[in-house]
Amino acid sequence: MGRTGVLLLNLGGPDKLEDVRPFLYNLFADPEIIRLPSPLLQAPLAWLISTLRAGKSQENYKKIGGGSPLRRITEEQAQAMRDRLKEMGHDVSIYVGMRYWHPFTEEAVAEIKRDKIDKVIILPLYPQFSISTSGSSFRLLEQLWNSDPDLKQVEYTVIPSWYDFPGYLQTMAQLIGKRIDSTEDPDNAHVFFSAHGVPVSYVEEAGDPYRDEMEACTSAIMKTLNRPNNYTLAYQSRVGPVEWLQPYTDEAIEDLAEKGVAELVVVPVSFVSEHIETLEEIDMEYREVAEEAGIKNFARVPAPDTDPTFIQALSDLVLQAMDSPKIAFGDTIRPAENTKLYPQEKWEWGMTNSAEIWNGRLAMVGLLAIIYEMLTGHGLLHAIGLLG
Ligand SMILES: C=CC1=C(C)c2cc3[nH]c(cc4nc(cc5[nH]c(cc1n2)c(C)c5CCC(=O)O)C(CCC(=O)O)=C4C)c(C)c3C=C
Ligand SMILES: [Fe+2]
Ligand SMILES: [Fe+2]
Repeated sequence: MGRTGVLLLNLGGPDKLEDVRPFLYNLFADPEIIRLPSPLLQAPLAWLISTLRAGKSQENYKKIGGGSPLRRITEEQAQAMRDRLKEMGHDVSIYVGMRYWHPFTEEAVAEIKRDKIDKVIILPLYPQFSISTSGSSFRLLEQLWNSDPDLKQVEYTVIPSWYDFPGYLQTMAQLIGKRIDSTEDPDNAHVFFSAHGVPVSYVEEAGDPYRDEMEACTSAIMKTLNRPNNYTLAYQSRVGPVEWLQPYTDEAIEDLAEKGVAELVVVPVSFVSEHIETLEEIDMEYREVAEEAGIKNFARVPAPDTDPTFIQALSDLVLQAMDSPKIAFGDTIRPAENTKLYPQEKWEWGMTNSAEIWNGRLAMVGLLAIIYEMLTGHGLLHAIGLLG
């Protein structure tokens, strides 16, 4: 009998303040996060945006203790699943692979090889699929599997998403129900789902099922909850100049306040751990928006973290996948316009200073070229069809 492993996928977050800039660089260097017409622009633009954004982002991480709790919580989830699966009679190894910070997906895969695992169940810790999250990790893994003869021997199957898995719906319903019971007027508390947004173009042009899965998920949670409360789904954490999924969380809160809603039960729904967008964005920024708009009670539902019902659900998902037909990376949703994932050098603090310097120079030259062309209306970028 061969050895089975479970690979948990997540985004990753900076452990300390000095990790913020390289973490942001790795994030923006991912073509699934920013889609550019040419791969040549990716690294310089990632350098530019991460450099411009690092200060503000660090301020936010300072407010939650100087780093992201994501690594700690994800490792606790892995440990809890290991224990639960063992109690259920399955001795499996569990690995954590983060997309943009330690422990990187590449590190997890190296451990899987070292431990001579024969079969891996790949479980993203995102209940709903998005090209920008699970999709990005699947494409990275596909690249690793295709380029390594040893890995090709390792069997795998992926769980693309699990937004409608009964154990997950039950976890959410229990957590929400408890919070509703803490309000003054439980039947009239408004259940407010705040999901992480994505640009509209992902859904409407690239075929990302994220919005559909999110709507189906919140509706199924409300059915499972089986209470008379009204609910709203809104999207938070917009970045950059393009249009993101609507309604935006801040505007939706203001609308509800205007309609006379007094108590909000706020549910983070796209992510299963506490992280900067729950601890800072919801608990601080949106709470202030709500108070200013006249909401009397802003009651936030905790993320599932290591809730026992939730750990049971994740363990059941793994067991179900073991007995189901294989799902390959290529069977999951791909962007319609087939962007290539190109080799992406991870930036680590103090490691690739030459990359930093070169990306910085390229960014400056690129920026000047773009400004020049916007002013004059012609030049190299127009000639090769990138602008105009
Ligand atoms: C399902 C969850 C998420 C989706 C979808 C998603 C898409 C997405 N994100 C960005 C840009 C940023 N995300 C950042 C942090 C961050 N994102 C998620 C989850 C989703 N992102 C999480 C859980 C976190 C926090 C990790 C942590 O440290 O705790 C950040 C950095 C933080 C900041 O500076 O605000 C950026 C930037 C884009 C552009 C995008 C879709 C295209
Ligand atoms: Fe994000
Ligand atoms: Fe944010």
